[in-house]
Amino acid sequence: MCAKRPRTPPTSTPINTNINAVLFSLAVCLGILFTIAPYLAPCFVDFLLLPTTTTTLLLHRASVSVCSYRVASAIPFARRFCSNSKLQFSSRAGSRTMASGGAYARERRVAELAVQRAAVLTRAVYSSRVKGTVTKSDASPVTIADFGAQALVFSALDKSFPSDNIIGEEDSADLRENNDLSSLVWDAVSTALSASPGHESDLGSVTGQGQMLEFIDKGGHTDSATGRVWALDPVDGTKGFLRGGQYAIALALLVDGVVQVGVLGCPNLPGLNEGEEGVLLSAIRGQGTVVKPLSGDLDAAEPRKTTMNAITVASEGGFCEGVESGHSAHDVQARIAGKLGITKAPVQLDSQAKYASIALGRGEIYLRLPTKMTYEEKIWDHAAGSLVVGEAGGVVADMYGRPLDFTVGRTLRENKGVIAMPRQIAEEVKKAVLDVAVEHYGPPPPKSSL
Ligand SMILES: Nc1ncnc2c1ncn2[C@@H]1O[C@H](COP(=O)(O)O)[C@@H](O)[C@H]1OP(=O)(O)O
Ligand SMILES: [Mg+2]
Repeated sequence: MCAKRPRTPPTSTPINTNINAVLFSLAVCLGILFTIAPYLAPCFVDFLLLPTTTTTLLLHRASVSVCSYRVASAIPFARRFCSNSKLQFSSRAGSRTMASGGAYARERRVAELAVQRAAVLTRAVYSSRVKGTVTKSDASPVTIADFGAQALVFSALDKSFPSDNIIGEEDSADLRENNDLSSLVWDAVSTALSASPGHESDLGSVTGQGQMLEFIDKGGHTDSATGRVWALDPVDGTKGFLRGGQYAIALALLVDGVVQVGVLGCPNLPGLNEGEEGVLLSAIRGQGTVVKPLSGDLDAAEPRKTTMNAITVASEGGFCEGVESGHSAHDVQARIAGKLGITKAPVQLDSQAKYASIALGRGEIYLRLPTKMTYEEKIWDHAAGSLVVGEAGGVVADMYGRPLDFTVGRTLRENKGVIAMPRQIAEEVKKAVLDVAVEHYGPPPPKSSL
């Protein structure tokens, strides 16, 4: 697993940096002019009239110190001015990329392309008889598709954002012990690379089996709270993938523990047009959620804005839940649905395809109540999906109504359970869930003692 990596250098282009610098200087001058003007008057009086008297000396000193205070306060003024004008400055986490589409446009584009390329691989493995399934130490399955997709996405992150940190679900330990499996993964990676040429300047390539293993191991970062950190689930819902159900490729960028970009590729969800399969959803904080077909030229595809169904009472809606009864408590979810007056049968879907579905308005509520209180949800299972729903007009919280806390490492240990719903019914749903959760699991544990 990789060690902590250096802080991210600015990723903006030199042109943007220069424009920012000029505008910033202008704003500083403006700030100085407006804020010190009233204080210059005493200095003039002082100079013209009685330069030697004690009174004017005091006046003079006061003017000078007020002026220096005002000059200092002109800097934050300029920062605020520029940030209101959507200009970016280096933050604690390194600067955001500005492209024609706004902040994080480059991150979103690279993430979309990387997820699309990974989907070429997962689709090939999905329809192949050989999946190379092995069971991990936590008894969950992993396949050629999980390893291969992780290698492809990490090669893209390494190429485009080499200083960013990465948290990924998989590592290469099983492959290093099993050369046959490793060769199968390499076959899948090299086939996917030949099947999806182009964009090498953004996505890079994987030159051999050794480099593939190195890429797979780039996801061992543990600090989710500091700087720029990508979180990837290369095949979310591996059980669904193996069963022929839904799965998702989920990639998110966290900056100082806040999800800023989320991309979900869902190869098995119905597409946007008749007969099409697969959707690619992406969200940037503050900019909404958009959807494109998962296949085809992403740069040419017109992003379609998507919003959740804005129902005003929960009983008008339906809810979705996972297929696996070991991953969420179907009985508790049914109780909550009953309490909300929901009469529709639950829609069961594997993976973050549930977040995608409700963000597309193909359902309203997502309930994920724990089967055991000791389970800690993983950040790669929720980072991308929660932003995609949040930016489509939804609210995501835990079963006690607390916002998801992505700052505490590779898991969401400060949260229990996950719920998502349209903003309009958030309070109603949160209350019903809280009532049932307290009854069933007990009161919310205090923070940091979970
Ligand atoms: N006991 C559990 N409770 C909640 N989620 C779980 C549990 N065990 C595994 N998972 C995770 O559920 C996710 C799939 O969600 P869903 O059931 O909604 O499709 C997987 O990422 C899986 O993680 P993992 O990949 O580590 O097994
Ligand atoms: Mg997962």
